[in-house]
Amino acid sequence: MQESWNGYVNDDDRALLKVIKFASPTSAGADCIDPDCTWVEQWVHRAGPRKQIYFEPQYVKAGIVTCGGLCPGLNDVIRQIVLTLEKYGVKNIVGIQHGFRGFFENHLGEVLLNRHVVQNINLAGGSFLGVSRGGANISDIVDSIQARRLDMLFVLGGNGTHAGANLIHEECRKRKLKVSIVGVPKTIDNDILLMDKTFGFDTAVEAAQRAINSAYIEAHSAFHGIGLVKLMGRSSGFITMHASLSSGQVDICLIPEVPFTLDGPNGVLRHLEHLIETKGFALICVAEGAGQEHLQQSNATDASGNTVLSDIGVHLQQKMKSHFKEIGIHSDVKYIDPTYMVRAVRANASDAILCTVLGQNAVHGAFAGFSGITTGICNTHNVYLPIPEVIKSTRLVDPNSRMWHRCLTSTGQPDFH
Ligand SMILES: Nc1ncnc2c1ncn2[C@@H]1O[C@H](COP(=O)(O)OP(=O)(O)OP(=O)(O)O)[C@@H](O)[C@H]1O
Ligand SMILES: O=P(O)(O)OC[C@H]1O[C@](O)(CO)[C@@H](O)[C@@H]1O
Ligand SMILES: [Mg+2]
Repeated sequence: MQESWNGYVNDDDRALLKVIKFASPTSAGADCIDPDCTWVEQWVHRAGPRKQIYFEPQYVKAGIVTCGGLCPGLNDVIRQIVLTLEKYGVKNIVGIQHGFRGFFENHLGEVLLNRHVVQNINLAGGSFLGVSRGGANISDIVDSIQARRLDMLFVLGGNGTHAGANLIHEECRKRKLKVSIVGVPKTIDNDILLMDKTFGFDTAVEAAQRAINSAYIEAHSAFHGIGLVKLMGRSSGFITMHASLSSGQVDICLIPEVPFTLDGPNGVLRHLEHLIETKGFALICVAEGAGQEHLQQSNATDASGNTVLSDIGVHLQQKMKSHFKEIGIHSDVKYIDPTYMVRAVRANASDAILCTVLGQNAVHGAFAGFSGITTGICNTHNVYLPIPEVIKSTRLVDPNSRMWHRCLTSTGQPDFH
């Protein structure tokens, strides 16, 4: 190799975690480490290939598993992990089917993966390996990792999956197994801490435009039309906020982080009356987790323990219809729920690039000897982060952030209090 080749990332390379020095905690969107907002430097490991690697590629067996819900780009990440592992010289690569369940549901065999098998999988949405919720018995999973003789496990999933991955990592350490557990954050909701964005998010925002545009056309063409679109986001309103900003046509954007009243002089319904009076139609975009306080809670959970939400879209639709009927003003409400149409699509161009970078860096991280880490973009730089740091809480839209204020400027909506 030529002498001037500088392709390796130095083990001591670091990226700065926070790049804005906020003068005051009251500055818009201030994200301070100390209460008085003094400048604290926090450095994180730079992602990428190391000169010294901690596994002998020809003896490595690597596994890949995709957990939780679907997200555009899963197949792109799987593909890049396989291509990169092969580039290192790894020959034994397997896919675990249907999330953590694949470790112990006996009929779910390992899928042998190589360059040829994964060549075209990025052309379709979904997960080539299948996904699932629930079934994370850590001790059984680690037994299975031992029985399969895995040296590396790449775990693609959201907050819940990463909590599981970290427990797997800790259990492996306890058993003194030299297994590298590396996460790749997969969450269409963009709700993982410390990262600029997660893969699939951009695609979801783009896919949501079709629904918003249809709702706009329906509302605009109807007499006193009201278009309503419900988008994903259990606790975080990022998709709804960005989709509303991107569309530019949305009059009311409702997210879980910002409570709102429906009735009364400052409520959503009064503002809708105003919109119908002044422009003749209205467009609302609501996140699935918004306004849950207005609904009866069921206490039901899914297989992973996530709360099953009540349907804010249906509730809003009914409230709007009955409100306009009560006040004797004609309205024509059109409700669109594009939930799975937004999620079950292939990654767009920018997400495909992000997935490529993340998949490659996950493999570099494992060969660098890391475990219990995940990989993402911080301030446009690619880094490795300890899993516990990114799952301390769910990343939420800050109602004091510039982005939420920009969204309010764009919609022109008042404070619904
Ligand atoms: N706290 C936890 N500890 C260990 N395992 C967990 C935990 N929470 C969830 N899991 C497991 O992780 C897997 C995925 O969890 P979950 O269904 O919550 O999806 P997720 O990774 O959060 O992704 P999504 O963004 O789609 O919700 C499931 O198999 C679940 O059992
Ligand atoms: O119906 P499923 O597959 O459980 O997934 C729905 C959930 O997945 C998420 O997209 C998170 O991945 C949530 O926004 C949504 O509530
Ligand atoms: Mg989750």
